[in-house]
Amino acid sequence: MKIFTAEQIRAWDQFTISHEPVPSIQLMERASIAVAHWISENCKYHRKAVVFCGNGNNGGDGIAVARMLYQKGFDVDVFVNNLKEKFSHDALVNLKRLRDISGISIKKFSDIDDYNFDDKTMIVDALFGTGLSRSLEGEYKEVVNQLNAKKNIKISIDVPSGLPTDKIIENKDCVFNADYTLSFQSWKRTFLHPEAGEYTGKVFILDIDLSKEYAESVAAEYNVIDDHLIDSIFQPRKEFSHKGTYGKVMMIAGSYGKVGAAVLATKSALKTGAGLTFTLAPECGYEILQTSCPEAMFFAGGKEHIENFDVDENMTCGIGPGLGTHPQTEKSFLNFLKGYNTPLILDADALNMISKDSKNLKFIPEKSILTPHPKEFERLFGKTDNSFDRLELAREKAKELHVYIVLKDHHTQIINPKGEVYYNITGNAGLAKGGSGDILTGILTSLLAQGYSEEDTCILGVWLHGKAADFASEKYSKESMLPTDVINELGSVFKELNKRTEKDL
Ligand SMILES: NC(=O)C1=CN([C@@H]2O[C@H](COP(=O)(O)OP(=O)(O)OC[C@H]3O[C@@H](n4cnc5c(N)ncnc54)[C@H](OP(=O)(O)O)[C@@H]3O)[C@@H](O)[C@H]2O)[C@H](O)CC1
Ligand SMILES: [K+]
Repeated sequence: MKIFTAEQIRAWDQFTISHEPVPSIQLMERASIAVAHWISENCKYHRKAVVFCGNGNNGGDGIAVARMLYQKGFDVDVFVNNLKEKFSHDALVNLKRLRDISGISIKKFSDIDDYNFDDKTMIVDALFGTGLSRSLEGEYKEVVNQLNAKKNIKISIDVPSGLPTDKIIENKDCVFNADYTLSFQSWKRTFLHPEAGEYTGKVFILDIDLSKEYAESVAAEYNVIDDHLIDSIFQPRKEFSHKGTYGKVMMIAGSYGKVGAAVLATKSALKTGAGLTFTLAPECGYEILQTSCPEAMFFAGGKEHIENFDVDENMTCGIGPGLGTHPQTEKSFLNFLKGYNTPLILDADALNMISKDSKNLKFIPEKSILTPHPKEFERLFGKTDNSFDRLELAREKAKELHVYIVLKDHHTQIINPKGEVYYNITGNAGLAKGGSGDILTGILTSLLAQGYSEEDTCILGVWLHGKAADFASEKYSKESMLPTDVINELGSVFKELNKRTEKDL
């Protein structure tokens, strides 16, 4: 799914209005029906809605939603800033319709203090949407701060008011703090960055049937990985195939005290479906690996740390989990890197060793996949002020080095050598534990070995990792789920993917 800027969204709106064609007021009605439907389907306990409306079209949506919720049996009140202020044309049409309904009272912001926000009341925010042009000030700032202080459930229409759509938030002290954001048609970039995460709550994207022609024809540099993209990438296993069909994985991982990382990476490579899996690890890991991963074959690369990277070019190598940065490991790894020309998966200590000298970057084979977390990224490429700047630096570096960068984050970003970005939306905070990255390395190495392109490997691999984590958190909770549970859920994800490829009779 493409991510459009606020400006492109406005153009998308206009394109739909003129090409469908549909009057703009009808499009507002469509958007509002989607919101009112979502609320009435999901809010069973909260039967009273208090809707805060601005003067633009976001406010217009809010006013229309108020009418619809009232018609669905909710108690509804509407707050506007100033009835004498200029409303957008469509907001005004909806305001007139609302005035015909005697059961809804229209109040002023200054009435908030006397209003009864009982525990059955939900607060609906329709102050500003994609038209926000500056930080909130004055009465708007005050009302947002007053509402944020309430314990009631809070729902934002399209965008939490005060949050920009496609640039980093500058003024954090006046943004509506939503529990749920019901956004129209596509993701907004800010929702996917950690700086804004605390304002959106859970995001639901509502389909309001904006023009498909526009969405297909307009280029976007930023995308969200959705089921449609995953289904176009995933290849079910062929019946007449053998282990040679699914490639050879070489996990290069582990050192004394960190053999567990090699186990996790190896297990996930196996569980992702590689034909043959080998692990190059120090001898101290021999019994551990042979016992915990009997399906994999062991190569000794040293005693307590790897000091011999002797690898065949027909293997797909994933390097880094638990490797350590012993000088002998480093020397041998950098020598190997200088002489190896096939794409690699590089993670953790492999990245840390490369980052010791920026000259090492040029030894990374083209089309390799680098999987840094923010700290590793900083060591490799330098410090940035925020996650937006970090992503732009990653785009520059991916283009310059001709590599794929998997920037691990709450919504991991995949950057291809053209600088295009794919945000992942599977996964959860249960992955914020040691070992989660080792699993991702195993998954990616396995997919690349099986013949997926580098780009498809990144997209499918990151999505799989997050989806398995979502299944694990449902079973065990975000707190208790372990990386091992994530590996064990890979099977359930593949079952679901296979089911989606079956043709119905
Ligand atoms: N395609 C869709 O997704 C649809 C979206 N709809 C809804 O429309 C809004 C966008 O509506 P728009 O009127 O463009 O913008 P807003 O309602 O967000 O706000 C615009 C007005 O607010 C003023 N403004 C902006 N920032 C501030 C501020 N900090 N303080 C005070 N006033 C502010 C702005 O004034 P300017 O001075 O900037 O000109 C405007 O007057 C979208 O989010 C959806 O909810 C459609 O209903 C359906 C299709
Ligand atoms: K809003």
